[in-house]
Amino acid sequence: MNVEQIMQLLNQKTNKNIDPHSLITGVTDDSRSVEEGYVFVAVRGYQVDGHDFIEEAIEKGASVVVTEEKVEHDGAVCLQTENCRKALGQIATAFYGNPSDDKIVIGVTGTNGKTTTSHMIKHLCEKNGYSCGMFGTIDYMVNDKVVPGIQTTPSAPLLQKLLFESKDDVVVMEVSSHGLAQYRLEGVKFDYAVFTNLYKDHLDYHDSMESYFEAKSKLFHMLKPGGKSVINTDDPWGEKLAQLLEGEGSSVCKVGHHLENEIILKDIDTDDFAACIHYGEEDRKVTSPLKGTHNVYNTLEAFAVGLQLGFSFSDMEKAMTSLPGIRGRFEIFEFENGPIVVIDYAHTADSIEHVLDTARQQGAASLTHVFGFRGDRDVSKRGEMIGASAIRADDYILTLDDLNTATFDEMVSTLEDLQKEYGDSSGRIIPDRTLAIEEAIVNSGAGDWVVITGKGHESYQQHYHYPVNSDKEMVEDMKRKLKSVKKDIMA
Ligand SMILES: CC(=O)N[C@H]1[C@@H](OP(=O)(O)OP(=O)(O)OC[C@H]2O[C@@H](n3ccc(=O)[nH]c3=O)[C@H](O)[C@@H]2O)O[C@H](CO)[C@@H](O)[C@@H]1O[C@H](C)C(=O)N[C@@H](C)C(=O)N[C@H](CCC(=O)O)C(=O)O
Ligand SMILES: Nc1ncnc2c1ncn2[C@@H]1O[C@H](COP(=O)(O)OP(=O)(O)OP(=O)(O)O)[C@@H](O)[C@H]1O
Repeated sequence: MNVEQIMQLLNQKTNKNIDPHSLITGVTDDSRSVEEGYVFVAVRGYQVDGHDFIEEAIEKGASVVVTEEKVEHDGAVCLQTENCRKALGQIATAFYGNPSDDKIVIGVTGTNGKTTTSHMIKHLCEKNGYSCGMFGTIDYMVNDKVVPGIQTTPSAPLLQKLLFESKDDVVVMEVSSHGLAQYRLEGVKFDYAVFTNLYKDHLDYHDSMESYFEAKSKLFHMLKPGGKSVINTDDPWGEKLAQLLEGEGSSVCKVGHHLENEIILKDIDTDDFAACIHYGEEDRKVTSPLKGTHNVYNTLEAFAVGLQLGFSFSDMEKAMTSLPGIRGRFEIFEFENGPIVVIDYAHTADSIEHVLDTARQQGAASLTHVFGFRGDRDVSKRGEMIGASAIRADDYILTLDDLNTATFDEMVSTLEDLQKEYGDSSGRIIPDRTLAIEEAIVNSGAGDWVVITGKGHESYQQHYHYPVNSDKEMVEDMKRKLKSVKKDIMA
């Protein structure tokens, strides 16, 4: 790519005496990663303004800077545009040669279920002979290798680079509302776009559910010609989205109870989490490889994508039986003569409801729930999360999650206030997460369940009483300890 092509892309001219054919070597919005010959795009952020780093970027060798305000500099070609985040996506897409054109690209969006559904789609693709990359919350997988990432949806330059490097037949990506709102997906064209559900979350970022919905719905307007949406119409926002898209003449595969749907969900058997569905001319049974009615929906949407790709029901049913568990998604640990412990990534009221209901459906005699809230993150959902827990669990322990910029004392006092306002007598506060988990497990016996939510697969951000790095390490440590105590008693 050369300077002239960038100017054409942004519809810009320059009077400067430059060589329009001089080659661009990279594109970034971060002055710290600029190298000789790069395009630096100045993004106005929530913390700082990228325009303040133009000088630094040029010193490091940027040959083009793209800005939202008029900038003159002898050291680089300065191009002005209306929206730098959008321009960043456009330039990155062109720099890497529109890589989404060369493969089957599947985007999965919604408040909950993106990671789970994406893993299921990847598994179905692989069992049907396709290689499949995946970008999401847990990690990015490209050509069967793990690439570390910090965001569910990578920045536009990284996303386009990963697509370019991927030799996979299919790439399935989780699409976050932040990613859509910030144009990280600008230039990506999707073959299939999947909608799971929309619940109260991220309202610290989006002003209202309507604007959260609008951000999510952008994905369904980024389809390739002939592309198709897969939508859960049992979710009211999903139903609204399907109506909107059909009104625009877009092709939609609807999944849910409505009788006109392509995949009609007739019933869910909560003993084995199997859906009785009607598809084509036939009734069929689709069993979720993961527990929970929410996972039945994830399974059905993954099947719906598989059907669009031409996979047969019987192949998919067989494939699902070998789905490996997904880290931190209803991950089960059984204690010998002790409780069943579940680690789950639930961090909204609805997902807490689903996870606790699933534990009950599995026959939990007594149910203890351990959870907390992230510092700085959406505070509007916290009361409902406590309410959901108080109704369903026999007892709940409020504890710390990531503090982010909140202090320990601030978060403890927040927990106290929340408990007073929304909690009941079955709840208490144990700030140290490892001590809270220990307390829940030692006070539970055979047949009881302990559900720990919020962190899922993630590592701890701060240190706790026990020197472990995650809920999983803590639970496994407890398993070892309780086993050795039992051995000592028996000796
Ligand atoms: C809240 C949010 O979305 N923040 C994103 C936003 O950050 P920001 O606006 O605060 O950026 P900033 O720090 O002010 O910097 C502004 C610009 O100056 C540049 N800069 C900054 C410093 C410097 O020395 N030089 C320089 O050039 C930065 O590279 C940036 O382009 O723009 C940045 C650059 O595009 C993103 O990296 C950053 O994502 C941060 C890491 C993040 O954590 N985002 C989360 C909330 C997020 O996106 N989460 C969703 C998943 C949500 C979910 O479903 O759970 C995700 O897709 O991961
Ligand atoms: N279809 C669903 N409906 C409601 N809750 C769900 C659904 N699928 C999963 N969950 C709950 O949400 C949690 C997160 O699931 P998953 O990671 O698949 O979603 P996600 O959309 O990727 O979440 P995030 O955006 O936070 O990474 C699960 O651990 C489970 O508690």
